[in-house]
Amino acid sequence: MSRPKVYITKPIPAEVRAYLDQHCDCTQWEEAGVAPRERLLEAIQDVEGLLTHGSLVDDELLGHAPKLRAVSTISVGYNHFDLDAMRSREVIGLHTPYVLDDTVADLVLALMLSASRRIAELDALVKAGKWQKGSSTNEQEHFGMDVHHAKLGIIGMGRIGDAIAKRAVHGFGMELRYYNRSRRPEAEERYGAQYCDLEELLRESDFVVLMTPLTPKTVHYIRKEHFELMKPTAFFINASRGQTVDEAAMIEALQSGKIRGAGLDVFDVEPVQPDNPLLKMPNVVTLPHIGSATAQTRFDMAMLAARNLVEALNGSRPQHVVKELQSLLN
Ligand SMILES: NC(=O)C1=CN([C@@H]2O[C@H](COP(=O)(O)OP(=O)(O)OC[C@H]3O[C@@H](n4cnc5c(N)ncnc54)[C@H](OP(=O)(O)O)[C@@H]3O)[C@@H](O)[C@H]2O)C=CC1
Ligand SMILES: O=CC(=O)O
Repeated sequence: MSRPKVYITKPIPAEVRAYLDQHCDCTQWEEAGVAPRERLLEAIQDVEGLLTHGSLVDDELLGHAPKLRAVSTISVGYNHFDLDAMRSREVIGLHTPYVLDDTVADLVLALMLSASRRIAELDALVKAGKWQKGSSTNEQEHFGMDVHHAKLGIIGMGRIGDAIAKRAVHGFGMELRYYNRSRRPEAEERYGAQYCDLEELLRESDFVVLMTPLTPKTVHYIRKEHFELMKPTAFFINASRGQTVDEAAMIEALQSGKIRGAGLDVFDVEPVQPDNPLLKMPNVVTLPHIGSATAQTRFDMAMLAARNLVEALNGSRPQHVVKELQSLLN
């Protein structure tokens, strides 16, 4: 039987490549970063499978790959899939849920701690030689806000939200509210979490964590009116996608003191533009989209994405098809 042709859009670990080579005829973008669009479109004319990370899979791309049957992304988020285009051309989309939950949750707690205890800001102060005698013990200038026993609100209580809840409630004794479109009774039982509407969550929480996927319904999900509901002492944490927030409204809320600070792993434009006002704010912690970025977790994600692709191409029933395209398996 002929082996399916696969294109890999970015360098992957040698062990993952070796696994793919056992099952497929692979070609790979060998340079740093991700294959640029033009080169990608040229490379996929013959392929049945695509292993990717963030490359836009839209009608134009699918038109360049008439034999394509499956696209597997090395990420849990798949907002770069045009689901209608994939459905109409019967191309299966696969992603990597679960393997990154703990790693991303660790980072969210780090953002909460870093913003509220001013870790990045005060690290910069110490390194700049500005730590003056007596200031840390006698003055309020280095005071932060407690995370332990504070009120946490999670918007998007899914797989990663659950891992955040576990840390926050069992580790830090936080009081938890959450908002989803559907209730999660098991989370309510496990964490004593209270389901509430978005407005109540925003009004009551000391930390608001946004963890929804980016979908047509969640573009600018958190806007001006939402920041206006939040406490002036609250911290806003976003590790979902930059476009789930109206970034201009968030900047205004931070500048005007409507909220106290923010911890951000994601931005409207990535890499974030050097003139973005967020980069000048000492009360905002900024990270370069590193939620899942540990060596082990990125390896596990790449291996899972490779296995997903092989399953989809060899005719067995793949486990991690994105939910909107599962009907293609019937
Ligand atoms: N910063 C980083 O590096 C990373 C970012 N991410 C981002 O995190 C996202 C979440 O991942 P994961 O937890 O695995 O996903 P899940 O699908 O498990 O959870 C998402 C949750 O969001 C809720 N949700 C979806 N749409 C809405 C809506 N319109 N309003 C309110 N709630 C909504 C869902 O509940 P319901 O359907 O009931 O509303 C669900 O509970 C990813 O899609 C990705 O964008 C993920 C990994 C790393
Ligand atoms: O942002 C990362 C992801 O896995 O989604």
